[in-house]
Amino acid sequence: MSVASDQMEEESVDHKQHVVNHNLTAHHLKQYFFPTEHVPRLSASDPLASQLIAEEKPVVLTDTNLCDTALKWDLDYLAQHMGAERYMVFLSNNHKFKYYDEAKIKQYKTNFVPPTRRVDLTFPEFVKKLREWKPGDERVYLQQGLNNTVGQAIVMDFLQFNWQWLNMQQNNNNWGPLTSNLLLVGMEGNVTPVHYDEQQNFFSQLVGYKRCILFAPEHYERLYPYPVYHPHDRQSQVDFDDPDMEKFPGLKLLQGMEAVVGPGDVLYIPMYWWHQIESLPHLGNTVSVNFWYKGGPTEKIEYPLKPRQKLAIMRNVEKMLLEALREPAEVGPLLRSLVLGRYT
Ligand SMILES: CCC[C@@H](CC(=O)O)C(=O)C(=O)O
Ligand SMILES: [Zn+2]
Repeated sequence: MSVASDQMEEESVDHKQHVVNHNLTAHHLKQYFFPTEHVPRLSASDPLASQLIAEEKPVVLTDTNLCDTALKWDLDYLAQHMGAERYMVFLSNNHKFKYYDEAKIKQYKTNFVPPTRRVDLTFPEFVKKLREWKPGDERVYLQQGLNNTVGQAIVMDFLQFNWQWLNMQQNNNNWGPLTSNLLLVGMEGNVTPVHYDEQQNFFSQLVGYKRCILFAPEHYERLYPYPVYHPHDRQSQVDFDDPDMEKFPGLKLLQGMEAVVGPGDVLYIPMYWWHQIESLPHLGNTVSVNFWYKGGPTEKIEYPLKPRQKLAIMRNVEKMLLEALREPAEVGPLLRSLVLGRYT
């Protein structure tokens, strides 16, 4: 290799090393229109880490050893051991993979054009598509719940996750049951746009690097979620790459937190917290596994209510009104009549 390309090689390694030092300096990461602070990176044994989880605040845990047996889950290993089953793969004409609820498309009268399409591929087919990708092709993102169709080696790796630590977290924080583990295998540059989930999430990064941007539930009024009955329920209507400040004036007040997670990191994404997750460009494909838990039962309701409890109330009001009115187009006008000149 010539000196120049050696130099390039050196720089690119430095560049990668520099970015992956979880250094969020702006010139490495796309600058958005909102300020962010760092999500704390702590040892799982740090009392502050336990406190943040108990307070439902985000934290990156650097030493849980949660999925050490899966740090080797690169494309070749997964292609070899994920069995011959077909897995859910989303295709997108751009870098965004915005989630939509297929079940809600039917009842949603207006014509809804899904932003991605779903195909079922064997893992080797997925890897081939990913490796043969060239600009202009559809991007791919495998998002598949880990179930008993995976190969024996994957089961063995899975069984050796740090379940003792997980079960302790689940019990200490009075969470509900573990509902699923989603295996996420993405191309560098893929983005899951900002949304919230109604579950607690330990997000385990195995291969490659993801930028995770989070906003507390109280930023609800600044992120303008779709109506609950919309297929994009729980997603923000705002396009972070082209924010419409006139239509969504609350964006000017938005402020978030962010972290770059790498192999071995576990990010706690509290239930109802907004998050956007990006596979960093130029740093290779990414593999993550998430651990979604139902929220725990609310023993005693304490006042003032938490923002996430008010979010749950707002969701219930929308559902109830739709149930009563039957017609989605009547929900807005009724709420306007209820509020304008009376509660404002
Ligand atoms: C379908 C779930 C995707 C994931 C984000 C990502 O890694 O792209 C996420 O949003 C979550 O784990 O909650
Ligand atoms: Zn999510």
